Amino acid sequence: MQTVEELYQLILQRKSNPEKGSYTDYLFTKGLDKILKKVGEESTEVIVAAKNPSDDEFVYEVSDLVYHVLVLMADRGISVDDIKTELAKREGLMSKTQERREIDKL
Ligand SMILES: N=c1c2ncn([C@@H]3O[C@H](COP(=O)(O)OP(=O)(O)OP(=O)(O)O)[C@@H](O)[C@H]3O)c2ncn1[C@@H]1O[C@H](COP(=O)(O)O)[C@@H](O)[C@H]1O
Repeated sequence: MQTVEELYQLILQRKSNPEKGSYTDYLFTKGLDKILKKVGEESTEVIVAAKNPSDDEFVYEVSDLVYHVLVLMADRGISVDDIKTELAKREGLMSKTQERREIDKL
């Protein structure tokens, strides 16, 4: 099974070593506007799938979106670790917000 980080590393490999027939290579060759268009389309597909009862369809569309967002991150030079670091910062911030809400309730 491929983790998100492994997929990101594979995408980076495609960026540095273009491979014939690779869809990832096709996206990098087309450039940022094409990648952004795909992220937009896939986001819409996630929204549509979320309104339908099929979990399989929803999982499929979220996976498409995750892949295209990872390609966008690789294009911008942003790593999975950058996202983890940002999320870790929020952990502290969010618990402070929670604390404030609890105090406000008193
Ligand atoms: N996870 C994915 C993945 N998810 C979605 N897609 C591709 O995203 C495209 C989305 O489908 P669409 O119908 O919206 O787009 P399309 O009509 O094929 O293409 P466009 O002309 O719209 O760009 C499909 O071609 C899918 O194959 C992916 N392509 C690759 N990966 C991963 O990337 C790895 C490397 O793939 P290659 O770069 O192709 O070697 C693979 O092993 C996979 O793990």
